[in-house]
Amino acid sequence: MTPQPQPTFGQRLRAATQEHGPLCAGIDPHRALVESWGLTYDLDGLSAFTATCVEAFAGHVAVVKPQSAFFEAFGSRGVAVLEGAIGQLRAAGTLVLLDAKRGDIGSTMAAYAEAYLGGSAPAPADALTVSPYLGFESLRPALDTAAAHGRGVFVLALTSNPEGKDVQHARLGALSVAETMVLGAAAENVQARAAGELGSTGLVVGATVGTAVQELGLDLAAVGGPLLAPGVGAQGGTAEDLKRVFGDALPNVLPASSRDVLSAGPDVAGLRDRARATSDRLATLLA
Ligand SMILES: O=c1ccn([C@@H]2O[C@H](COP(=O)(O)O)[C@@H](O)[C@H]2O)c(=O)[nH]1
Repeated sequence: MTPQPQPTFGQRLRAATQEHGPLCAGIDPHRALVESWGLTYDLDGLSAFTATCVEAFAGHVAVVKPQSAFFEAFGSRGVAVLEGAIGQLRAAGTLVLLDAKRGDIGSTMAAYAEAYLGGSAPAPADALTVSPYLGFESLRPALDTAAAHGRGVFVLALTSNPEGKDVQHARLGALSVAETMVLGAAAENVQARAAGELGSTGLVVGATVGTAVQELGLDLAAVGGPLLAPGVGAQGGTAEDLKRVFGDALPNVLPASSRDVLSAGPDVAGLRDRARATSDRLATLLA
């Protein structure tokens, strides 16, 4: 029997959002959130918080995005909690996008690529956020390793924080830094686009960036990959903002929300209901 090619991340993401709606639910165990759930801000509290999120989201949302920083804050035992959650979510068929924003010179980037996206990664996620500020091509090991293993990367392009524009709006000759990322991601997705599929190289464009996409003349629809839109909820971004920011690229948008959804815990059913309601509301408005 001829072996079937493994599905790409873009294909798996498209299928997941068609089944569960567009929401990417974040797991960000902020101290204030953990304590508001009646837990102690220590390893036990981190474990309980994460277990509740996994129970609420696994099999119920398209994508879960754990924020690595909150687990790294507890050292190797915190990272073990993160690895356990990644394994449980993926075993339930839920896509995991690890938000670790890795980026370094090529040879070190190769080590990051192996650590998070490679065949022998200890707890490989389905996709990883990466930082391109050492140059788009410095990401090559991550782009190639992800592609080889049916995984994805999300490249920071226009981040949701107000300071991001100092770097991202700057021009390199005729191009803004953000446009360099748009063109770089689009080039990675050429084959998928030709096949009429979603590519596996995505961008991060915050829901809070206002009119930046239009001012910089970015053609986000041409990226042909998923567009992670953090900033929905706690940072003030709304579904209406998504419409304004993304225009005709809306079908590829993956809106991300962490604190706004997590504030519905610690009850598993309450948390799941908030995630579902958020996803349903976004699906209606993005349609
Ligand atoms: O531009 C960016 C890139 C990543 N993030 C991350 O998303 C979540 C947002 O959490 P909320 O609680 O929904 O504000 C967090 O992990 C950020 O590191 C972002 O906000 N903006």
